[in-house]
Amino acid sequence: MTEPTNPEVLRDGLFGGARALVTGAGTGIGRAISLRLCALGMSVTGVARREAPLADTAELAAGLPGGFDFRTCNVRDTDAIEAIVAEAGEGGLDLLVNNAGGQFFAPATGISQKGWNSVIDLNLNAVFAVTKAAYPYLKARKGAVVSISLSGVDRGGMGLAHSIAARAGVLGMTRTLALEWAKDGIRLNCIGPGTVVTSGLADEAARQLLDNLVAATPMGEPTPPEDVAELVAFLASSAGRLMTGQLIQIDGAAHLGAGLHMLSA
Ligand SMILES: CCCCC/C=C/C(=O)SCCNC(=O)CCNC(=O)[C@H](O)C(C)(C)COP(=O)(O)OP(=O)(O)OC[C@H]1O[C@@H](n2cnc3c(N)ncnc32)[C@H](O)[C@@H]1OP(=O)(O)O
Ligand SMILES: NC(=O)C1=CN([C@@H]2O[C@H](COP(=O)(O)OP(=O)(O)OC[C@H]3O[C@@H](n4cnc5c(N)ncnc54)[C@H](OP(=O)(O)O)[C@@H]3O)[C@@H](O)[C@H]2O)C=CC1
Repeated sequence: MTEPTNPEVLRDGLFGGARALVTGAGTGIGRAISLRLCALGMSVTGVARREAPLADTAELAAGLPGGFDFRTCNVRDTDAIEAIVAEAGEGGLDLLVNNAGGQFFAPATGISQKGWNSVIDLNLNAVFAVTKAAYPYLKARKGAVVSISLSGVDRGGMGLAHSIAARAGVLGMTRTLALEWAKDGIRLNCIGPGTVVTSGLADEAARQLLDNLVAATPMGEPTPPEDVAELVAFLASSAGRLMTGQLIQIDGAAHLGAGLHMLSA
């Protein structure tokens, strides 16, 4: 198969009447997830720090069967994000997508304590705060949580000690809450994308690193954000009703091969 294929396989109207909260919905993967959920009929509340990208997502969502509204917030501000989760949750919550995240590439010896704490706060502590705040609302609707992680989270990654530690923490949290909240009908899973070409990555990584990441992927191609979005929707759907506590890597076998984990910036 040489041509890119359309990953959209789920049926129109799948999520009519359902509601989601997506963090990091202003750009990249979070925007793709939000737009796909809206296309499938979900009402989505998006969160990010900057208003302009969120407004662009809202414009792109206009006319889709679901709806997109947004709140600006730093997910590291626990009080603020808990208030937003409560506000969104009062209207009903079927799906939480923990997508906001990121890091800088540096060897462990180049990561200051403040830098470590920043990445742990963003990629682990905020995810716990949001997920815990969402619990009563998810319980009321037997909802689902999908947390966006990294390919190779279970094997390490050069220059990513802080981020891998945080995402491994989220994976452990996901597996534990999958057990604790199974009785409530809440399912939690992680998705590990490979290299996704987004503005976030382009800003951060040298072009050479991006090329190297793709070249180190056994299937030889990056992961389109739309593929991640379809997987999120699948996991939220009744087709995923017995899937919980899992890490699903959508990375062209990057996690199996010589791998992204050996590359440094
Ligand atoms: C293995 C699969 C492939 C992986 C591909 C992954 C791709 C992506 O995830 S793309 C995601 C999209 N975007 C990003 O990752 C960028 C997001 N990054 C950030 O938002 C920030 O870097 C941050 C949240 C991680 C830190 O933000 P903040 O707390 O505002 O940072 P400060 O500027 O206040 O700095 C705090 C602390 O961190 C040190 N630091 C920052 N950058 C670096 C760096 N490049 N190298 C070393 N240290 C860095 C900074 O110096 C501060 O520490 P002190 O110097 O001790 O004060
Ligand atoms: N791109 C890639 O190759 C891969 C990415 N990932 C992960 O996928 C997720 C999305 O990445 P990607 O789409 O590439 O990144 P982008 O940088 O394109 O998007 C990140 C989104 O999160 C928001 N965000 C970042 N920090 C915060 C914060 N503190 N509070 C609230 N919102 C925040 C950003 O908006 P704003 O700046 O306005 O706050 C933006 O909407 C991240 O967790 C990333 O690490 C995983 C594997 C590979």
